[in-house]
Amino acid sequence: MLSPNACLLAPSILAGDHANLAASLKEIESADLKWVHLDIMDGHFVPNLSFGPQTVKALRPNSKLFFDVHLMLDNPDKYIDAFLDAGADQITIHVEPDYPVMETLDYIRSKGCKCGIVLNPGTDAQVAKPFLEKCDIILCMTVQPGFGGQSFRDDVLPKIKQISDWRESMDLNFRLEVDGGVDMETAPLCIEHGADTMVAGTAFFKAVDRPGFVKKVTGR
Ligand SMILES: O=C(CO)[C@@H](O)[C@H](O)COP(=O)(O)O
Ligand SMILES: [Fe+2]
Repeated sequence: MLSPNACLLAPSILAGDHANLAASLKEIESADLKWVHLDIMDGHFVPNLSFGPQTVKALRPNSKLFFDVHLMLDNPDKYIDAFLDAGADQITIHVEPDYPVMETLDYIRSKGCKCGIVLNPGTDAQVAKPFLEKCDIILCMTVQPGFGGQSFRDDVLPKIKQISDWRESMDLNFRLEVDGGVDMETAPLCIEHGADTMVAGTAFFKAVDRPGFVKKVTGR
C-alpha cells in the first residue's frame, strides 16, 4: 500500500561539508527541498560521534528548512530541552535504550515539536506498536546506525510494509521514514513498501544530477 502522504527527501548533513555546514544547507535548499536530517551520535548508543545541540543552534538562523533531528543517544530524554532550544522542528528517539520512551514522546509533543520513534534493523515492528498513535513519524533504519555510506538492508522492507499496513488499518497518518543506504535504486523499493520520507546522505551529496536524483528518489 502506497503512503497517503506525499514523498519527501530529507538529505542528511552528516554527508555534507563539516567545515561549512551552512553551505550544505544551502545546497539542500537549492534542490528545492524542505527538510534536512540532522544525525546526533553519542559514541555510546552508536560507535561514532557527530555533532551536538550547539551546532544545530548555530545552523538554525541560516535556514528555514524543517530540522528533522535523529537522536542516536543512550539517554535521549536528558537532551530533549537542548535540542528544542537549538530549534529542532522534529525529534526522533530510538526505542532500544532503557529510558521512558512514551513519556519522552509526550514531553516533546507538549513543547510543540513533532516527535517519533526510530527502530534499528533488528528491532521487531511489534516494539513500535504501542507508540504509533503518539508519533508524527516512524523511522526504520535500513543500516545499523552510526555511519553514513553503508549498504541498504532490504531485509527491513517487510517491517516497513507491516508498519504501513498498521497505519492504514488503524486509520493513522504518521510519516514512515527510511534511513540508511537510500539511493535511486533503493528509494523506489521503500516507496513500494509504504515509506514516504527518504533520508539520503551520501547519495544526495554525491549526486551529479541533483534534480534527476530528487525526482527519482521522491517518485515525483
Ligand atoms: O542515521 C544515519 C546513520 O546512522 C543516517 O542518517 C546516515 O547519515 C545516512 O547516510 P547514508 O546511508 O545516506 O550515507
Ligand atoms: Fe539518521
